[in-house]
Amino acid sequence: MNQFGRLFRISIFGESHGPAVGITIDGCPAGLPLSEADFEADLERRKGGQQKGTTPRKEDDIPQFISGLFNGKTTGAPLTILFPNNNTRSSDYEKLRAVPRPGHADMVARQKFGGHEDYRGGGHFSGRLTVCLVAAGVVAKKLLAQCKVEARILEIGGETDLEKGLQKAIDAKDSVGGIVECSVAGVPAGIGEPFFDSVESRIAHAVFSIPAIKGIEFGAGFAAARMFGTEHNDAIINAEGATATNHAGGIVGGISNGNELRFRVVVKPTSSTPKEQATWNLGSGAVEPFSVKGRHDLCIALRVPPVLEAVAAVVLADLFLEQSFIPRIIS
Ligand SMILES: Cc1cc2nc3c(=O)[nH]c(=O)nc-3n(C[C@H](O)[C@H](O)[C@H](O)COP(=O)(O)O)c2cc1C
Ligand SMILES: C=C(O[C@@H]1CC(C(=O)O)=C[C@@H](OP(=O)(O)O)[C@H]1O)C(=O)O
Repeated sequence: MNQFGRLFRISIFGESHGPAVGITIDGCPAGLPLSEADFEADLERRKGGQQKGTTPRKEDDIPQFISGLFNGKTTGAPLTILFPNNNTRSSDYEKLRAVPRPGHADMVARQKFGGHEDYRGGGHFSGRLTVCLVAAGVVAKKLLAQCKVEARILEIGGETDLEKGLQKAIDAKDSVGGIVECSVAGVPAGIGEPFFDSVESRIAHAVFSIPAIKGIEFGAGFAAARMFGTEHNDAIINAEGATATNHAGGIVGGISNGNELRFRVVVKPTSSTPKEQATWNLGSGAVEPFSVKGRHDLCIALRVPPVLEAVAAVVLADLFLEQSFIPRIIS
């Protein structure tokens, strides 16, 4: 459903053009100091409308703390944070109602929810809800004080020169995808479980909740298929298990090995591209050309780094709590 996690359990709600989007974090330890200022940097990094290639829709994204915070500290009760939607332009979506956008969730939402779904701005499927993931990530990062979680864009439109990649989209009046890498330093050895709760499984589960993510690889990833075993193996060089290389991306047998966690994700090109495309028109009952008019990200990857960091932090906070690496009350 719309929940994720065991002990640090998040549940997201809201729609892109509804009154607000929000998140409830259940299981956050009591006594964690938290203020609006803690959220500013990451929320700012995720915001649209600040750099070329991102949606011109600007929202304040000021967190409203509804529950679970008292005298500047978490109480141990569910922490609910709201982000009002103040800059919707739903008229764009009235015209689109008859023409489900290929690559967006319009058609599957209709099939699953029988037309009752809020279709405005992609409704509950919208990337708008990633503001909530970022908020949860801020809380999780505070719990992971020993870790450094960092994500950066490696490629846009197949180019390591990011501006060149974005320009490709602008010139083609189309959208482009990208590759974003996340690393987490400071994760001790021993986190995760051998099979279903491997660190890879838990991270991948959370990562695929980010709209537009289509792939993930850990460490050497797909390149491992083209390496010899002796090339790929990370030679163990001391009694603590330190290794000379990190092709495993910090995870062996589903368990963290003390190295930096490292993974990369594929962000697809935005489905709502300005270029003309064709789709099934539900009104006329025929395939017809159409183009999306609206305020869309030309390249979603530009906005993904803080979201990727957030989901990584949420997963690790959950795993750290399972291992009792984080106390239930912070004094
Ligand atoms: C931060 C962020 C911003 C996004 N902005 C847009 C957008 O402006 N237009 C669009 O069509 N899709 C956008 N998306 C992607 C859609 O929400 C996503 O493609 C859609 O929900 C279908 O899900 P899927 O791509 O995971 O299959 C965005 C995603 C993220 C994470
Ligand atoms: C609002 C945000 O991103 C939105 C994500 C999105 C989508 O289809 O995912 C489509 C656009 O929404 P709208 O058409 O309503 O302007 C983006 O602006 C945000 O990230 O805060």
